[in-house]
Amino acid sequence: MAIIASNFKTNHTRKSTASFIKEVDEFIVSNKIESEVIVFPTATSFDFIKTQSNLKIGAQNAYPIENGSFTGEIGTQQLDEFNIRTILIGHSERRHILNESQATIAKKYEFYKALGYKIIYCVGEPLEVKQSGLEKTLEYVYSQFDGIDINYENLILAYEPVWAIGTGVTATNDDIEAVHGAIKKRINKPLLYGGSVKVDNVREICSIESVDGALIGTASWVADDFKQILENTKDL
Ligand SMILES: O=C(CO)COP(=O)(O)O
Repeated sequence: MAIIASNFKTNHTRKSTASFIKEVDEFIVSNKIESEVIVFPTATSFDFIKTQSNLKIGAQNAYPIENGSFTGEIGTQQLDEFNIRTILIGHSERRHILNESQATIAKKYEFYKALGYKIIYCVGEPLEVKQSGLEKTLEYVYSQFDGIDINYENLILAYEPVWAIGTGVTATNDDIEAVHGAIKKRINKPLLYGGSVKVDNVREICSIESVDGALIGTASWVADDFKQILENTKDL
């Protein structure tokens, strides 16, 4: 069964998130979707939403703390209120736009690992690294595992090449196979692909042997499109 995750990033309001989740939840039940479905809304949209399906809500980010003085951050006290036990760590936008270092990311990982959270851990290379070839790409990607316990039982990996995120440029199947195949040889964990996954290519991408699902941004923000994505991958 595929793992299909939607990363809302900085999109949707509490109200539109609630209606998205309700609609998708009902669709999963009525269409007997058995995939693992995770939605990462903004933290301001967390709410007491009861789902009937296996749809889970995750946090796009949180600080490695229960509570305290960390202006602008949330900790486990805020996640616990909504029973959120799933977190994205290492997303490229946090690495490259918000300047999170590998050391910071590793600290966050250790903290949430110790609490047993399901961690979707993201890696991926920028364009200039990709242009210097597969060997350099893998070297770069492996360096993003510094300080990360790859044997953690509740770990899902996501390979998201930076140049493919939000650009409309999806990695080719060959690119995906090369990187996924290499990562899979080293790390025996579910591995999602992310980067301009769309309604029309999600099935093909998720059919690649070393791809266990998709982490989707832009194409997942409209409920009808996300439902179509779930439909297109339901038997994988
Ligand atoms: O970053 C992503 C998911 O986490 C991918 O975003 P896009 O699907 O918009 O390229």
